[in-house]
Amino acid sequence: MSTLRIATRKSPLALWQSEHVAAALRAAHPGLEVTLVPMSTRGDEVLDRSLAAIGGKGLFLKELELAMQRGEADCAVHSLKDVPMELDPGFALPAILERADHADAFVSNRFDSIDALPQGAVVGTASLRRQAQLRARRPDLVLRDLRGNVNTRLGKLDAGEYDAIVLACAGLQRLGFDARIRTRLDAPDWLPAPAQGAIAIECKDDDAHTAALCAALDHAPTRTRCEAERAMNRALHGSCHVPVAAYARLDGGRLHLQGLVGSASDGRLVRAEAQAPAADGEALGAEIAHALLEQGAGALIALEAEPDTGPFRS
Ligand SMILES: NCc1[nH]cc(CCC(=O)O)c1CC(=O)O
Repeated sequence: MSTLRIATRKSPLALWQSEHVAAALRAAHPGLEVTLVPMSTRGDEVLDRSLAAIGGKGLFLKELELAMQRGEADCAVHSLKDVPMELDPGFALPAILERADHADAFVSNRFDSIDALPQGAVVGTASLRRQAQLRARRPDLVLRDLRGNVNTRLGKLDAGEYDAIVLACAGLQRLGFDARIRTRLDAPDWLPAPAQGAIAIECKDDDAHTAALCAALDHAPTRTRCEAERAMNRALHGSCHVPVAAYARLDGGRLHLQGLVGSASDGRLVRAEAQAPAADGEALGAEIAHALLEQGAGALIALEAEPDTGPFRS
């Protein structure tokens, strides 16, 4: 009987996602033994400096990739939105699981929605994408940094440090915090991070055995949507240091893609949307990126892309 070892981060959300993948793999392949290899990553350990300062989003992946290279794990489970647009050479994503809720959540103990917040209310989020959309809607809000895992962030809200915070619905739902979602912030007005809500499995690109086992969990419509969203982000030069949001949906055989680029500092937003046959998602992503650049997205990206501008996670 063969065993598949999954490298995972140790945060409660990462462990939930890895257990979810392990259960799905066991169900797809009766007799397959699946174990977790929990690991600490630099992105989890260094909480006092911005992620940009310590090396960026890829930090959460690197340690898991090294474990695969050392032969200590066969695959790794990630939130696809945290996976860089260009994978490290030698790695592949054999499965993207069916997407959960893609939307963001407005969470507050006192207010029902962004519009219900009083003048000058303090809102916590470390994501430039969320900050830009908040700023565009409510220039009066005071936006404060908020890092740490989902449980930590809720704890800081409850301690009174913020009037409200914005998180991903998927993370809250997975950890059993659905009841804390006061409003879903959703398309067409509010857009999520590219691939938000989707879980991906990564393995070495020469490991055909692991890839074949994982491929049983791949969800083609989710892959189509997320690849278009990621193609848009990649065409905007792939950086996660800028407030970029994208949302694709399938309608029959058509793929509809909306994208936006904003400024967390002054609330300017540019938006674009278009549709194409589902098979042309990459080209559609590039087309939306081009339309955003024509409206001045380049200047917004440059504005936010100062060295060490602080946190940028979404
Ligand atoms: N940035 C961290 C992160 N990465 C993935 C999720 C949520 C789960 C998902 O998008 O699949 C979260 C938490 C959040 O943004 O609130």
